Amino acid sequence: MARTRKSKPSLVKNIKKIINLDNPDSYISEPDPSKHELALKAENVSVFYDENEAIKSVNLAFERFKITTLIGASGSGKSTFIRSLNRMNDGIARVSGKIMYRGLDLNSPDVDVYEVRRHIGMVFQMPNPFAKSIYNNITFALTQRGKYSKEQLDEIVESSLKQAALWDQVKDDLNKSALELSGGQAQRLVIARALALKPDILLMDEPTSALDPKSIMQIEETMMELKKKYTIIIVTHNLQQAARIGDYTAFFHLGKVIEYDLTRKIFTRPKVKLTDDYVSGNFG
Ligand SMILES: Nc1ncnc2c1ncn2[C@@H]1O[C@H](COP(=O)(O)OP(=O)(O)OP(=O)(O)O)[C@@H](O)[C@H]1O
Repeated sequence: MARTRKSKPSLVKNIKKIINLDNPDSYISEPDPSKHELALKAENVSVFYDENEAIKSVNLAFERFKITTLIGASGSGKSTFIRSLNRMNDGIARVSGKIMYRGLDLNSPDVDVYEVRRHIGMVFQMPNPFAKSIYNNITFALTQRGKYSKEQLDEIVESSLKQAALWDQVKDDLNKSALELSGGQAQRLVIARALALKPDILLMDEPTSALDPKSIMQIEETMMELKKKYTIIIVTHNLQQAARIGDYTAFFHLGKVIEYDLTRKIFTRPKVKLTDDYVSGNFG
């Protein structure tokens, strides 16, 4: 039987597609909102420190109950970007674009910044417990804004510490100063403090870079548990960590997102050469 020659043009087209994808300047594969629930979406976000545009029109959608890792060389803009997601750049930098959360633009000036940070908590690189007891570290923000009974506060302290996997170590020492905790314990306390406000999303800016290897592994295990209830966005310099815990990974370079995809794709078959160079350790 004579063969049709129909398949040829489409083959050529496919090869062209592959060639084009071989070395694109950028490649963004965001979760499809019709199939995956989004927790947060950055739309055309740019951040300026005076004239310096540190973040340039970034678009990223974050899937709910997943861990998204932000990677890139020093100075690529990861911290600047993550801080824009819960208005931590207010008074420091000018942020344009939209941060969409439950249909609301959190970057709008009339949004209550306290409420933003209650829904979107933040954990920093250096554990920063308050110079207060373990118990009061957790209840402090709550009691500033609302009225809670002792029983309610006790319950919140216990459940927050349990979620941060610190309860068993401190349950008999809740009145001890938080400043006496080890680095790893203090970072867990800070995580518990953020959880006490019942957030949806946890932003973490290099949360384990000041910790010893054992504490790093413990916090990673805790994060894998936490993602059952929270959406996590984390900046990390530790590529093994990004590969271990990330569901999605965004690679930043000079203020832009060069590639955004499933973490396993970023680390095994990135589409952009620059991403490949970075994850292969050729720069950064
Ligand atoms: N408070 C600030 N004032 C002025 N410029 C800043 C400020 N913070 C960051 N920048 C600038 O913004 C750019 C991005 O810095 P940023 O700290 O966001 O990068 P990064 O990827 O998080 O780096 P690192 O991994 O070293 O923390 C850099 O050029 C930096 O100098």
